[in-house]
Amino acid sequence: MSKKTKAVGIPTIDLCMESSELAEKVVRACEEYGIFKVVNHGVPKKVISRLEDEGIHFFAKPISQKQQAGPPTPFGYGSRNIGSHGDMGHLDCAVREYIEAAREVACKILDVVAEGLRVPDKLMLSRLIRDAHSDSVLRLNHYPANWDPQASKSNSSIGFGEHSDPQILTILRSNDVSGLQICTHDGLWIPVPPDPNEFFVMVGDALQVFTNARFRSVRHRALTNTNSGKARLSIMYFGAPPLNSWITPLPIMLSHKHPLYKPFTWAQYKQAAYSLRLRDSRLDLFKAHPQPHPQHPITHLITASP
Ligand SMILES: O=C(O)CCC(=O)C(=O)O
Ligand SMILES: [Fe+2]
Repeated sequence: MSKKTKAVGIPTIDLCMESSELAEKVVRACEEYGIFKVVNHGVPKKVISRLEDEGIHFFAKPISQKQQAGPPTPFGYGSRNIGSHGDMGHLDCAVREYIEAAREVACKILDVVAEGLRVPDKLMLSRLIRDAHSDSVLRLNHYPANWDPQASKSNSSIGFGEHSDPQILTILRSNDVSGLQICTHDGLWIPVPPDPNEFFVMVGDALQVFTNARFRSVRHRALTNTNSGKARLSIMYFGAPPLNSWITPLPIMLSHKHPLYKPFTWAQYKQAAYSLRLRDSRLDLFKAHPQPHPQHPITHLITASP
C-alpha cells in the first residue's frame, strides 16, 4: 500500500508490492508530486553507510585537498572524481557499489513507470541509463553543521537553490539531518523529512518530456543547516541517457495529444541548462508551440473607428 507521509503528503511506496498495483501507485505519485519515497528497495545498509563514511571523511579534509579531487565546474569537487587522493581505493569502491545499487533502483522504477504508462517496450527507459555511455552522475552535497547565515556573505538560508533536476530520474538519500524541501503543484514549499534508510525518487526534466508532461519534474531546494549540530550529507544519483540520445515524447503519450516539446538531444539540453541560471525553467526553450504574446482585444480597435 502507498501511504502518505503524514506531515508532508509525499507518498511512500513499497517496491515489493504486487506489480500492477505498484505501477499504478508509482505513476500516480509521479503525476501528483514528482517525488516519492521507496521502502523495501533491497539496497544493503552497508552499501549506503560505506559511501556515507567516505563522504564524511572526504569533506573533513582541508579545502586545498578537496579541490584537487575534481574540476570546479560544472559540479565542483563533490562530483564523480571525489577522493582521487588519500584513500582513493576505498572511495572508488564505495562509489562504484553505491552507483550500481542506485542504478538498479532507478531502473526498477523506470520499468515500473513504463508498465504503468503501457509503453510497448518496457525496458525502453531503463535501457538509457544502463547504456555504457549513459551520462549518469553521482553527487554528494555537504551542508556544514550550525551554519550561520548572517556570518556568510549571502546571508541566505538557502543552501542549494530552487530547481528541477534535468536528468530522467534522481535517487536521493540523506543522513538524518533535514533540509530538503519540494514545491507542490500549488506552489507550496514543504519539507521532506529525512529518512537515512530509504531513498527519495524525483522526476527529472527528461522524464517530463518522455511523458509529454503527464509527469512533471519536481522543483526542490535544500536549506542551509542552521539548527543541527551535525553536518547534513546528501547523496544524489542522477540517471541520465547518453549524450547523443534523443529526448522526445514517447509515441504512446501522443495518442490524444500533440507533442509539447521539440525533439532535442541530451547534449543539447545540458548545454542549455548550463547557459541558464539554476532556477530557470530550461524546458521552456524546447516547447513545441511557444505561446504568442497576449494581444489587445480587437474590440478596442473597433470602438476607436469613426
Ligand atoms: O542536497 C540536497 O538535498 C538536494 C541537492 C539537489 O537538489 C541536487 O544536487 O540536485
Ligand atoms: Fe536537485
